[in-house]
Amino acid sequence: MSEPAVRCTGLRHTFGTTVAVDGVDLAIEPGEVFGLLGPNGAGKTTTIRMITTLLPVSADRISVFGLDVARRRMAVRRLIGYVPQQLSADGALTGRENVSLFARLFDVPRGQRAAQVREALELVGLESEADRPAGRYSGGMIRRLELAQALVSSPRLLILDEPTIGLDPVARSAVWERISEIRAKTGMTVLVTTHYMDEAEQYCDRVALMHTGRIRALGTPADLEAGLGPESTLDDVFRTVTGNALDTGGIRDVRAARRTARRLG
Ligand SMILES: Nc1ncnc2c1ncn2[C@@H]1O[C@H](COP(=O)(O)OP(=O)(O)OP(=O)(O)O)[C@@H](O)[C@H]1O
Repeated sequence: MSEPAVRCTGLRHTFGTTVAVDGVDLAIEPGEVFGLLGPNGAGKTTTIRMITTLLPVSADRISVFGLDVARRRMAVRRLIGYVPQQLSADGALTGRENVSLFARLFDVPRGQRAAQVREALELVGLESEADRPAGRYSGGMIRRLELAQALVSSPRLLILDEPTIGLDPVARSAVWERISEIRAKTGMTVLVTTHYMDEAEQYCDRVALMHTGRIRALGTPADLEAGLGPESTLDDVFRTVTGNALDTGGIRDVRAARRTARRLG
């Protein structure tokens, strides 16, 4: 059998006395769209920051396509494309220049750069807007530009932290449709965090429901819902396994969404 794209074993992380991640075990199969779901503060970002090598991790806790993240940091980084929650596009540069910058950062060979930049812009549907300054893009277009930045090095694993936060419903579905198309065209594995259960239900092959640093349920949305009973939604599953925890994200959710919305203009 092939190695999982990501395997976490007894993963844990503390910030002072706060236990952010508290014994996470999971395996993500190559080629799947895997959703890490939970309210603000559940531990999702901390988990992916460890997978992406941005936070320290002990040996034998995380592997990416069989490589141990603690021992093979640089090799793991070359396999990953990462779109963080904080926006990273430069409004003064055109879309194409923004993606070219990432191609240089990720050492895409000079002779292949122009073609890979064009291909990444095509994958996210921005080829006709590529030579306009990113500062004039809508919020949804900025998100798609950031996807192109992460795709330009042809990663095997694409990691997206709350890719649709702060976007309107039309822009949210446009971002998700691009993610589905990219997976279909490239066979890439996608790990995505979100607290929008309806989006995960529609677009993820499997989901892990996370709360207070732990995974409380894991499976396909359909299996998790069927386990609870007819007409159940992922929201219902989440409320059942956590005891109404979705409400705890409240004010921080709203603040985070507003902050992002302001940045997106
Ligand atoms: N740099 C930090 N210093 C101290 N505590 C932190 C830090 N980053 C996260 N935490 C705490 O760790 C816990 C998990 O946070 P984390 O950001 O991983 O959650 P999350 O599910 O990604 O939520 P969000 O969507 O708000 O980022 C929270 O209690 C949070 O306050």
